[in-house]
Amino acid sequence: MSSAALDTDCMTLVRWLLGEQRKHPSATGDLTQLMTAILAAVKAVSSAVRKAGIAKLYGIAGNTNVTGDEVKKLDVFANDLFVNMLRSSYTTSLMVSEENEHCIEVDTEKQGKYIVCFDPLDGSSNIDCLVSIGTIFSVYRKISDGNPTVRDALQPGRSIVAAGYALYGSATMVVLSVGNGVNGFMLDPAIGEFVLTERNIRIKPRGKTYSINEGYAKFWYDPVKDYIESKKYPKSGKPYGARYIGSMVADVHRTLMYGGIFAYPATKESPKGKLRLLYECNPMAYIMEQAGGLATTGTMPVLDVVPEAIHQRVPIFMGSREDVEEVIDFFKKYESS
Ligand SMILES: O=P(O)(O)OC[C@H]1O[C@](O)(COP(=O)(O)O)[C@@H](O)[C@@H]1O
Ligand SMILES: [Mg+2]
Ligand SMILES: [Mg+2]
Repeated sequence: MSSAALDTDCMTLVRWLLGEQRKHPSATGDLTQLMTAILAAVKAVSSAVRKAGIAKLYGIAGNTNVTGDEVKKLDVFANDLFVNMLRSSYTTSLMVSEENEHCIEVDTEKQGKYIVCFDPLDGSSNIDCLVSIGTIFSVYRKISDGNPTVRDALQPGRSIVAAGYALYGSATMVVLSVGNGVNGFMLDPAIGEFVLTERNIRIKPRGKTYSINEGYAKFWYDPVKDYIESKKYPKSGKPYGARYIGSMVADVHRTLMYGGIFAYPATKESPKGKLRLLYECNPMAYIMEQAGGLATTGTMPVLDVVPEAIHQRVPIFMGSREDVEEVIDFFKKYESS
């Protein structure tokens, strides 16, 4: 490779964050420090997902490796990494993880001003067949005085300070917002850095694709049934295409980049849907809104839902603004009839 192909002034994620920090004279640098912890965990997960060090990680999705040693499942491995990195970052007081029943409180002497909610590995059913998976996270400010309590974790998505996801796809990318738009940073494995490659991501106002698990159509409520029907058999124009990977991060990332709608609705079997508010729906809804899209439960913006429990589920429809508005109209039609 010629040296001309190497960028000697590349915008790494940390450099970008330092620039953002400078825009706020009162900023302490804690958020940058927190993100550094998250990025270290993302890099380690990315390496594990790509089965680097294959002998050590073989069997990582099971219980034993080739030598018969106990091997942690990949989602437990990822969880341990996120918990340990954040705990030792001196920026976080309390964590909520999909993998832990209760909030995780950081030792008093290591506590910082932030609360972090995360799904360390999302799309776990796709791990064993090498389909894309991801990590989702959101950061809040601690609101209570003294020791953190669960109340700090039960803030609506509107109070998010920063949120994003890592997609372990054909490449590893971190998509991040700190409240002024969305940027995408690709992991350059040659230098081990996340480099800004997608500046100011904006979602198209309307897409051509819907993304939903259609296998559950039997259990859908009428607004969802009618909406999907209208995409498949439009009165005019072309029908929408269908795409469903079954990994929220991958499905939402595609929706963000190409436009359209991703949905995990309530069904008669799961009246609250499947996806979790704190560490799946809220961070993704925040990214969507920051990119000019929308995210609704069908009847209200996801970010306005006031959480009651840390593992609470909500139905979700998110993506291009006009597509989501159409879904909301279908819900309104049934509400008023
Ligand atoms: O198989 P289903 O019911 O369509 O569910 C798919 C959804 O479940 C999830 O895998 C849930 O996340 P976990 O893998 O973290 O449990 C999402 O990534 C995905 O959108
Ligand atoms: Mg998940
Ligand atoms: Mg998970």
